[in-house]
Amino acid sequence: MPEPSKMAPPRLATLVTLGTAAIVAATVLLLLGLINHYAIRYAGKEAGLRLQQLSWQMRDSLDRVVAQAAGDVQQLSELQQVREARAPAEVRAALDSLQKTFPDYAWIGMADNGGVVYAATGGMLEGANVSARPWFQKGKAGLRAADYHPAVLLGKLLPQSADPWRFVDVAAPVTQANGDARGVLGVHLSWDWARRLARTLITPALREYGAEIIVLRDDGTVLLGPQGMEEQKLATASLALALDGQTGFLQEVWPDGRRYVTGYSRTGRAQDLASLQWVVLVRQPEHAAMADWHKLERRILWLSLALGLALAGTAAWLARRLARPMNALSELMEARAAGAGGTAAADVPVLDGFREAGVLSRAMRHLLQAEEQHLSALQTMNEELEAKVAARTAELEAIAMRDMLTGLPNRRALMAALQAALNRSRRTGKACAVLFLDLDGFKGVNDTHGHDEGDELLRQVGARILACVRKTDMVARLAGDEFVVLLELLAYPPDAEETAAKIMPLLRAPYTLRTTEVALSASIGVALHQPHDTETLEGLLSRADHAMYGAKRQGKNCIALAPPAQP
Ligand SMILES: Nc1nc2c(ncn2[C@@H]2O[C@H](COP(=O)(O)OP(=O)(O)OP(=O)(O)O)[C@@H](O)[C@H]2O)c(=O)[nH]1
Repeated sequence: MPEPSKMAPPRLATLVTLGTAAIVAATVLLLLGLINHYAIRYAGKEAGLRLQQLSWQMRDSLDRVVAQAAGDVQQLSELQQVREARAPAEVRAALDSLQKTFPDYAWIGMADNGGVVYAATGGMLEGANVSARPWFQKGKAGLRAADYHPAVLLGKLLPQSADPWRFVDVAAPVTQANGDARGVLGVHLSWDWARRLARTLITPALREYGAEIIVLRDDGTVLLGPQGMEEQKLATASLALALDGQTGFLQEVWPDGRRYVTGYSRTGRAQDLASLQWVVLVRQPEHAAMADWHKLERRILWLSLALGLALAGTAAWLARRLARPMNALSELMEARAAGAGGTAAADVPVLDGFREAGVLSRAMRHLLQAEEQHLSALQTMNEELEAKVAARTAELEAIAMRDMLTGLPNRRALMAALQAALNRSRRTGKACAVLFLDLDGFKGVNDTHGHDEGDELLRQVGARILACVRKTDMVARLAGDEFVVLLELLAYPPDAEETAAKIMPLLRAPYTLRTTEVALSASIGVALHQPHDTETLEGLLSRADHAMYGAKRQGKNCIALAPPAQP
């Protein structure tokens, strides 16, 4: 059954390259995961803190300016020339000099107790009744700040500007030396200063990244903010938190549907009536706030990829270099295993690239050398064994065909020769003959002189018969004291009987054995085979045998002729 086909295991270089690439990929993914988890969160927090910081700066600046205005109004209201207010020109001079120190004081004026403007910077609104204005109302009670509002009376008097005039007011009562109220001193602080502040805090870089400052009143009205947002109402989570007295930052969705990071804080103090309580929000689109970090993230990704490719490439190169000697060895071994031949121990290179390769190649060399020696020894042994087997086989075959005692061909050899003789007779048209010869009284020799002497006698009988036939004739020993002579190519058939007659006296001559001398005769049956006879070799042999028994019956020591073969 064929073996189920298995996928060849991958090469070392492939494994190292894939392994390194996988490790690098996993590292890059892990790195990006960590960046996302920590760095981006950190970046969000950083951006939030930055915006919160900005909202604090804006808050502090707003507070500082309102406080400064309050301080200025306080000082002004305590000036002698203001408290006594003997002439509007005197008061106006003091007001004008303060306005010069801070041009954002768009208007400074003093109204008498009835709310009629007594003196004002540039003489504006002097004589006008401002008793209904909130600053006047508040200022009567003490040092007060009045919230942002559009210009009502001054709008037309002040020079035209890009933005409509908006003010924040600070007012304080003016009291005469005797403690009587003299009126109210008020400052209209142009809202421009707040816009300038916002512009100063939002640097061009921050503006580019979409950072914006928004100042709101408690009811959510935007006092300062991007185009189109001012004086609109807004509701955000950051506003609610700031109104709750908290400060901080958060990521939230604004009414425009976009996500922003928003820093929030609140100006003023509830118990300080000379301060103003607003909410300061500083927002930045989330994607812009995180832009630098996303840029960094992409940079890390590309760098990691480049590093990964470089590492995988290096690993592949290194792995190929390390695996090269191993590949050379394994190819050699594969070629040898595939029976390509020609791979001898000497062909195995000694590799010195690195220690393990050297050890392996030397070990392989020794192994092949040992295997070669072993194979060579085995081959020699095999050849010797084959030679021995061949010799032994030849020897056995020759045993198989010879009589051990006399060295003459045995029955087997005779039968083979007889068949060949019959064939030859038919072919050549010449007769052949079988002389069947049995010693007379041989048993007596055995009995009298022993078996060894009997053997010796048999050997000498064989030799004597052999001596009186032609070289081409065959003398075989069948068994015991029976011998057969095969005569071939008889030109004259009676030659067979003559040969038998020639043998008879030779066999009768005394035999000198080892210990004694004996004499005996033989009885011979002669069977002639004519070329046209169809008898078998057994038939021929049997006729000779019967003839020999006939001679025995006739009294032994004689020759008997077998009748011709039956057709
Ligand atoms: N020494 C010796 N004796 C053998 C061998 N093979 C057979 N014999 C003996 O040869 C004798 C042959 O018997 P026979 O031919 O009946 O004896 P024989 O005395 O020759 O009788 P006739 O043929 O009737 O004269 C037997 O006693 C066998 O034991 C042999 O290899 N060596």
